[in-house]
Amino acid sequence: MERRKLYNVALVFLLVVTFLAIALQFFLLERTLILQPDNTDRVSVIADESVGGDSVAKLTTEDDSWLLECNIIASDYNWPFCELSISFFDLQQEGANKGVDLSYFSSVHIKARYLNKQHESIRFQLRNFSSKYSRVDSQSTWKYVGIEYWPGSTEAKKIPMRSLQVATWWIIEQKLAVEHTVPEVDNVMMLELATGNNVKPGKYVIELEYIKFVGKYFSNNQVLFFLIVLWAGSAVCFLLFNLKWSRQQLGKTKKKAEELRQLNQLLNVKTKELKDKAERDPLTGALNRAGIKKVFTKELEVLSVIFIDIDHFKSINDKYGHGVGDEILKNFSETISKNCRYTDFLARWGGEEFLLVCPNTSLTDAYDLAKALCQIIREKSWAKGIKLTSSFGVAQRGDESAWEFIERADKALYAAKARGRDQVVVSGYREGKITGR
Ligand SMILES: Nc1nc2c(ncn2[C@@H]2O[C@H](COP(=O)(O)OP(=O)(O)OP(=O)(O)O)[C@@H](O)[C@H]2O)c(=O)[nH]1
Repeated sequence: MERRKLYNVALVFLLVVTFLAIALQFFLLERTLILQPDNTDRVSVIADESVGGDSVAKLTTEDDSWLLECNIIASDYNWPFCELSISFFDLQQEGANKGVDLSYFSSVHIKARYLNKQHESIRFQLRNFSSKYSRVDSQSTWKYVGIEYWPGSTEAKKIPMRSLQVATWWIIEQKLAVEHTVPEVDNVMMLELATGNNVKPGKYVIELEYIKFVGKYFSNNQVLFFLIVLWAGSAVCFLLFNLKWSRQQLGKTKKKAEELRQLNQLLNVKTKELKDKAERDPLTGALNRAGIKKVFTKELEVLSVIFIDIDHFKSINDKYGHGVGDEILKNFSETISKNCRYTDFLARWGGEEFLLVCPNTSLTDAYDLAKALCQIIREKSWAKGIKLTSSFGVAQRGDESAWEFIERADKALYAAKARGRDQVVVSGYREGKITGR
């Protein structure tokens, strides 16, 4: 799939998941825990007689409700009460300190009322166990988290879980460390519904239909955490994917750059070859006229040239054929090149005529070089044992054009031919006048 399309699909997917998660969190995914006679067994009743008082209580079940009948009797015990309690723990089982986690619930709905009284309060409390401050064998160490409320109408009372408080008397009694005084309901061992704190002596009947805890499957923080992880994880995936893609692109670019570099190199070679072809004589490899031209454009204070022409070359061609003639021309060019300086330039001027251009060379030095070359050519044994001689015309550039200068050297060469060949003739030049040698 195309990269941009993939990003768009991923973005749409993330947005859909986000909206779905938020919608589910706020409008669906509610969970409840209902405690009522037909689904709750471990219900018991106690009164203050268990702690030295005289009050008595009785529990019956009628028309799907619990009826707590209570006779509060004044005694030496200061806090008389009757209480219905539902246990969530089982002391016989392993892990007797395991209750229920009610921290997921945001509210509790209690449908309870006094049948024979109007303005009496009810205490609702959860007993949370924590190994930090509780002991299994002492229920008085189980944290009291609750609220006292007035049932009022016959409707169920909705109590937000966050309004439950830890009983102050219990904190004082337990000498609880400050860090443990916050309400906790993550391990509730017991739930209690009892008469109010200031209940007066008399008979009370409390009808309890149900206690319903309502909450979300996931807390808002959990959903937020999930969304953060989802987006952050996607961002990391996106970055990694992008990094991999960039590396691939870089690899491709490098490969292309290398191909271009090689192509460029090839083109340079070809260009050089073409330039060489344009500027060099194909038979001897010496420069041609076009090739030697640029040497004359350089600003040189001292410049000399030597015209060289093989003597009676026609007769070699006639006698041995053009193939041998060509071979001798090649060999002749090589011999001149080998015996001059590497800074000198050799050009084939035409036929069997060569021009040796010597930068920074005085007329005397050029003359000496021409003499030496003349001797080398004469003494060398050429193909088929042929003996060669050659004629030289030497000139040093004066205040004149390149053409005039070359022509002077050419004339000197013809003078050498005219004087009997196999010799060097220098073209003298003084203040615009040509002087022979
Ligand atoms: N084999 C061969 N011969 C060439 C080439 N270019 C020119 N020649 C021959 O060189 C000869 C030059 O002859 P001429 O100009 O009469 O000069 P020459 O015989 O050397 O006599 P002088 O220069 O007067 O000593 C001609 O026969 C040309 O055909 C070449 O590339 N290959």
